[in-house]
Amino acid sequence: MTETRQTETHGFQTEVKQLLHLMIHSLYSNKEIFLRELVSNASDAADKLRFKALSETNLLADDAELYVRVSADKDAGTITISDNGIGMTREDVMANLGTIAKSGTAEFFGQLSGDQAKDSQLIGQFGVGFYSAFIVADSVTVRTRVAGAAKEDGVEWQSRGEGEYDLKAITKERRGTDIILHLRDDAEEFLDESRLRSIINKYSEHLSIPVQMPKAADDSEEADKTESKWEAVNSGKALWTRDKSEISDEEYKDFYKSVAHDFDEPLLWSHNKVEGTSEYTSLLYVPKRAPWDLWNRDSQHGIKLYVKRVFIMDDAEQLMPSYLRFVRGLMDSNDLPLNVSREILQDNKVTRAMRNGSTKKVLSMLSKLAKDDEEKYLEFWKTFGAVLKEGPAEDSANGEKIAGLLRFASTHTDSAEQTVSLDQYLERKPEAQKSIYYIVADSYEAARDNPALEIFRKKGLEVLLLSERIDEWLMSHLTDYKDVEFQSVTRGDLDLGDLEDSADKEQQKATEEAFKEPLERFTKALGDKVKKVRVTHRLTDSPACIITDENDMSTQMAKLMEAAGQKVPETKYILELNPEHKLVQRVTEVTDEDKFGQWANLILDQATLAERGSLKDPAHFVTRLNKLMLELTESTS
Ligand SMILES: Nc1ncnc2c1ncn2[C@@H]1O[C@H](COP(=O)(O)OP(=O)(O)OP(=O)(O)O)[C@@H](O)[C@H]1O
Repeated sequence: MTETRQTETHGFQTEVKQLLHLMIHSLYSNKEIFLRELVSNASDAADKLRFKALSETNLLADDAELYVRVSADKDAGTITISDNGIGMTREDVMANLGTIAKSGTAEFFGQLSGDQAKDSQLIGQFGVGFYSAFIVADSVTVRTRVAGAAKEDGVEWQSRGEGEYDLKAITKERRGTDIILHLRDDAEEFLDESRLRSIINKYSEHLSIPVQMPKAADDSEEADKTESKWEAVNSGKALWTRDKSEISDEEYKDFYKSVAHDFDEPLLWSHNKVEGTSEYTSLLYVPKRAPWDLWNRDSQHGIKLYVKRVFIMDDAEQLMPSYLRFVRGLMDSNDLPLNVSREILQDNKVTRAMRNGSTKKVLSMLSKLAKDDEEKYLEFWKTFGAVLKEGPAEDSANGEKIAGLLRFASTHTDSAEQTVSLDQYLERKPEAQKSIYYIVADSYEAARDNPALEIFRKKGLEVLLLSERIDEWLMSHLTDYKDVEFQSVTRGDLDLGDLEDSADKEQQKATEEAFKEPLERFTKALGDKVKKVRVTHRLTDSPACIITDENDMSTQMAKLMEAAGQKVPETKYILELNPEHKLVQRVTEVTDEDKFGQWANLILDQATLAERGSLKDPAHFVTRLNKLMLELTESTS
């Protein structure tokens, strides 16, 4: 029947060639995934047609029972996966089966290390999709006809996966797509139908489209394949519509692997039927590993939207806030119209209710994990903590819940590992302590060694040590936790309140009084380089530190904005001096005002270096330092 016409040869996009090469060499121990990928594509194609046919009823024509069929031909050494779904036009075929259209593909290739084990994980996360056919096949033929097109408008794509593919127009009797795999010698195991059946069983049980295989032939050798009847391998009942108590952990895990295209099992999941003002079912998973493009702003949100069991769209970003973008799974609404579009979703009461409900669900699932299994929670935190930190800014309504999930490095544990929760902090803090103390710096070491921490260490007060890029942003949106305020140790006045006894306070007053004159000299020498010079209450071992005034922009925030190319108003710091420190005492003994000025500037620059990690005019600092060092060596020689 097939009428062949002229064949054209096209080259694959370079990335496709790379991906094919990598896949064949890295995924040979995980061969069976090709079937999961191709059956899931076929089922998606059927889902898409079902959706489109809602508005274009003639699309289904006389072929309304949607199916996916898988069969093997031992003699020919082929497996065929067919569907009567939406099909592809010639343009679709060229775009989908000749290029990789995912955003961030270049970054993905940049991450590959050449280590096969690691790379195979990455490829798994990237999503191998259609190209996985080449793990088992040395030649693949795709025959397709888009729904609604005439029989003569079919397309055949054929490739050996070696850099090019052939394209030709064909006549195809049935709508949809056939994928014919010519198996490699080392993949012949898949010609065994019982093997195929068990793999399909594992991955397609949840699909709402029936996946069919030829009925086992009866004993008569003559059983004619063309006459064979088909039978469904799966129940065709979508997993999430079943009762929780009937679904095994294994089924949940297998379902996850196929919706999330992940090789790994999920870390945890939650399956809920919500009834009441809005009715929907959600099945949400937290993966174990981060997707390769977690940090890509355009990366897909992993929530599929169904309406009354009909698949509507992938990547329904309205259903999950961005700080939970690592969550995978689906939501099935009973209230939305079947013809719902992304625009409708955007400002919709039903969507909002689903989003609020699912957000709460994910947060409480994480809180429960944190309570029940700390080790597993910390594993989650290591992978996704930095994303969750976007939460308080994006979702202030759930701010306290999110804050309860945060984990920090702290002076208490003295380790860069982020393991301390705010609840643990509050439990440990003395009654008289009125704030949660924290510091944000460029690195864990810079935070840990910042001189502003000295008094806290001396008094045994815990300080949270933050050093990720997002942290300043996070802290600017966290004002308090369980009614205890956050207080940066490098910002504003330090008032330890009841943590200081009256003797401490008197002593401070006396020191301030005695240091009045030197303070004035410092203030004069530094002029408008500083906002103010004052006696410190925070230092015990260092001579000086700089502090940001309460209402000024913090150093880290200024750096963040500078890095983003924004103009940042110049911040003047408050210089705090430690009159107990030998260096400060010696400098105040210098009577020559010019020399005193040199020293005062050096102390300011040093303190600025410790806090900011850089100076506006480093050359000037070096000249001054050299000059003073020279004088010192001259006086000692
Ligand atoms: N059986 C099919 N029928 C119709 N279109 C298909 C079929 N198989 C693949 N396609 C089209 O080819 C595209 C690419 O498929 P591929 O499996 O490589 O990626 P994907 O399914 O988009 O992504 P992923 O598999 O990572 O989720 C699909 O998005 C779909 O548009």
